[in-house]
Amino acid sequence: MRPSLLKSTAELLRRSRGYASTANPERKVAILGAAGGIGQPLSLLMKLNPLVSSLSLYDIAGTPGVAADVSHINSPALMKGFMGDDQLGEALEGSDIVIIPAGVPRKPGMTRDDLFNINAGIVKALCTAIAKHCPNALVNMISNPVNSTVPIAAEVFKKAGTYDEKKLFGVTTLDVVRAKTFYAGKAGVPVTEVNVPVVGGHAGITILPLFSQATPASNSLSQEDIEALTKRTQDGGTEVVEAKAGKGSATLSMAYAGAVFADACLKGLNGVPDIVECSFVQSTVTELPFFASKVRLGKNGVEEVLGLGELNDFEKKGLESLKVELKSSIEKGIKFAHGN
Ligand SMILES: NC(=O)c1ccc[n+]([C@@H]2O[C@H](COP(=O)([O-])OP(=O)(O)OC[C@H]3O[C@@H](n4cnc5c(N)ncnc54)[C@H](O)[C@@H]3O)[C@@H](O)[C@H]2O)c1
Ligand SMILES: O=C(O)C[C@H](O)C(=O)O
Repeated sequence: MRPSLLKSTAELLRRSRGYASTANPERKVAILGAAGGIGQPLSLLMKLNPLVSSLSLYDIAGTPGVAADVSHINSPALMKGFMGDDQLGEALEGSDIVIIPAGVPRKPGMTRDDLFNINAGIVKALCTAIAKHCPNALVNMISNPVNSTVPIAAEVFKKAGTYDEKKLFGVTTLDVVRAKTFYAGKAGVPVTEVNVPVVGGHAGITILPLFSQATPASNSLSQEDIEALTKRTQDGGTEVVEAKAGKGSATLSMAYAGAVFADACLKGLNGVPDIVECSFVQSTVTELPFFASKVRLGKNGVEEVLGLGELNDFEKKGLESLKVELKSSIEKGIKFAHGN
């Protein structure tokens, strides 16, 4: 093939995948908690994303080093590190997307809710700053417990008068990443071709993978296999926490999942059609005010919250069981936001 033809074919391919180099607007992404276990690899992955033109790394310490390190990579995104309260405003100013992996991770024996006392305050302070400095940004919440930190963020934004339910996301992509990997392994299908919706929330039984809707469908899996896959997906975080034996929770797979979700948000903002990911958002899919399900992403964030589709009896039972815990975690977040 002639070099000129090769070049235009490559450009066409890039465009068809939503990475057109010339047509895309400037996009600023800020990562809060960028020097942490998730923050560092996530910074690396966002620096590699061709849709990012400016990357702002914020943490209470260590960000200048991370920013200097990542800035040497050969990709267009301009990098800057910000450290401490005084620099938070500048870090956020003009952001299109703010990703929040700030806060403490679990140790063996802890639940995600055990992180509430520390992380709720961190998230509240960071969201107060977002409302002030970049009220129109999409906010991708990674900090646990997601089932409570997302409602906290919503209340902070409501109080500031900046809440837009289309722009607040609990990042549950890691549950989908795990469900895909576990399903592909068991069903013997290539993981790159697999899709599995995961609904509900992001803790224990509130994580509900819908393997009846997995594609490609598999008829080799027994009900026992499906129940084991469901349990493994629900306990995926704990599996990593125990394997790390006190050195934290998932960081690398979470950075991957966070980058996948942020990339989907960027494509949505840029007008790429049919971008659908699962996320924990304000919802009317059930009677709960927040719920994770498939969401179509667009130029303003959430374009459409998609329904659950048809559930089998096992999934229906799982859905009913998760509601009590999820409701209480949501209410805990709302109460905290009002009480402090
Ligand atoms: N949503 C998910 O699927 C998912 C997956 C994995 C981990 N997590 C959660 O992500 C969070 C971070 O995990 P980690 O392993 O990166 O932890 P970590 O301790 O390695 O890093 C957290 C970072 O947050 C920073 N930080 C603390 N207070 C801050 C503040 N006020 N402003 C800015 N930065 C602040 C710390 O300095 C640290 O660098 C935890 O709450 C963890 O439970 C969520
Ligand atoms: O399990 C954790 O505490 C971290 C995260 O929520 C995960 O699912 O890996």
